[in-house]
Amino acid sequence: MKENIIPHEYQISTEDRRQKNGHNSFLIWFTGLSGSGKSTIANVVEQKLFQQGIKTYSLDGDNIRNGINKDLTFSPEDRTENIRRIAETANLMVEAGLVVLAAFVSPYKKDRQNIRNIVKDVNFVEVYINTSIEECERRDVKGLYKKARAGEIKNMTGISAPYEAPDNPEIEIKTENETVEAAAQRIVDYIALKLKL
Ligand SMILES: Nc1ncnc2c1ncn2[C@@H]1O[C@H](COP(=O)(O)OS(=O)(=O)O)[C@@H](OP(=O)(O)O)[C@H]1O
Ligand SMILES: Nc1ncnc2c1ncn2[C@@H]1O[C@H](COP(=O)(O)OP(=O)(O)O)[C@@H](O)[C@H]1O
Repeated sequence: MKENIIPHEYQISTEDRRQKNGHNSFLIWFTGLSGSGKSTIANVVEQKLFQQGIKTYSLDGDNIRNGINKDLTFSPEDRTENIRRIAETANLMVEAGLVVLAAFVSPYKKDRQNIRNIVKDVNFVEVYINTSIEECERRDVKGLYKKARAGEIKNMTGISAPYEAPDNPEIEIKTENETVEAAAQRIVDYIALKLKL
């Protein structure tokens, strides 16, 4: 806690908000290489939860790196700051009673551990979208791998910057062996108990 910053005590607690919504709130964090399938799977999970009447919100590169984090690059230091700000933002949303889905490359173990610390272990579900770099490069959804191979993009994760795979993610999806629908359903099934008050 910073000196001379005294936290305000809210009259309406996170618990009150969860009760009102009729479900728990927590963060589902998707990590994996660019093109691994994070956004595709997260979108289907959110649709399924939304249809069940769960209050959700998604954070992804487009609404973050073009907005609050538009000052950040892909250097290791900026990626760390990117993830820290997203984690703090997600934490506010979890406190507001939402199930938050976040899809970011988040290549560093220490940064993902920091998210766990910020939102607290019990509110954190780490989903590792495990797709080989060869497959991501074959998909090359945004043409970034081609540019990276041509030397037009520096620090491309998986090519010229590291990706540190999680050791013990709550869920691991191997997209080369599992369909989008099956993966999304497995995640929804996993969190069913967690949603209950
Ligand atoms: N150098 C480099 N390395 C990795 N990714 C790159 C890079 N440059 C641009 N992009 C595009 O930016 C998206 C990743 O942004 P993130 O905020 O998720 O990255 S990080 O968590 O801070 O590492 C990532 O989006 P996704 O494909 O959705 O993962 C890429 O499209
Ligand atoms: N089993 C699968 N799971 C997720 N995506 C898949 C799968 N099989 C093929 N894909 C394709 O891979 C691409 C993944 O892109 P995207 O979801 O944008 O990845 P990311 O958000 O990780 O960058 C999409 O074009 C998607 O249709």
